[in-house]
Amino acid sequence: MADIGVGVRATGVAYAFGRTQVLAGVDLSVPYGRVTGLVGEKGEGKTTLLLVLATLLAPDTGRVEIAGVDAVARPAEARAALGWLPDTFGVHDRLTVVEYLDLFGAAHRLHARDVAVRTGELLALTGLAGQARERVHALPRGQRQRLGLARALVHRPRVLLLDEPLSGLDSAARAALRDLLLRLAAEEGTAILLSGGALTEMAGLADRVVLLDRGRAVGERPASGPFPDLGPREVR
Ligand SMILES: Nc1ncnc2c1ncn2[C@@H]1O[C@H](COP(=O)(O)OP(=O)(O)OP(=O)(O)O)[C@@H](O)[C@H]1O
Repeated sequence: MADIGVGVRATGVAYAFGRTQVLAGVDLSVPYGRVTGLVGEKGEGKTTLLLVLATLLAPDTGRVEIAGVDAVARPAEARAALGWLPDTFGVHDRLTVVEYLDLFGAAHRLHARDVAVRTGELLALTGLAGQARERVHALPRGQRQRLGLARALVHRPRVLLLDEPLSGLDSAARAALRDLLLRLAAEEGTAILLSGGALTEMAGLADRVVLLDRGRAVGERPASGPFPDLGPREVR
């Protein structure tokens, strides 16, 4: 049965690239109004899991629900409810920030008059109003990440999936992005899942942290406590 209490519910998700079994039965839930962190060593499959949740890879087995929609059976419907920020994304060099967001508004089939309104809202939300006429390729990385986030939010998704959004940012840019994500969760009730290589990235941001280890999600816990079931294993 569809679960409408959580934005994302993955059950028994498995995925292999050829003979490499990357995900081996992942169970995970991402509640609304909360920031959930996904951590794990390099190559543990964080990106692969996010791609499956974002409907960009179909799992070999298992179930994914996005906002109560069976994302494997009805990916287009699931996509309408989710925003996705990949670890790297192309920008259209010659566009300005405002043109870039207008383009994605149109791509999401917003009505022409709503595109400008939504772009204005997103510029205000992400603190990019001052950069509206700047060319996208010239933005520093922190502003570019906020633009990527604005793009992911164009259609007001209830679920937000972000792949290592904090990596490569300086501390001021990290703080700005953290604040933005916390506000989205608290004020809009968005279910947010973000990956990061290090547990320390999640401090002060994620309410809950899920560790991906050997193809499974283990040790789901509040961000401030230890992973009790891991024994002596070190988590960065
Ligand atoms: N297209 C692909 N073809 C074959 N193997 C792949 C492919 N993409 C990823 N892999 C392998 O799958 C495993 C998981 O990769 P993934 O990128 O999901 O890990 P990750 O936890 O996100 O790592 P990182 O922290 O480096 O981003 C790795 O062993 C990787 O080499």
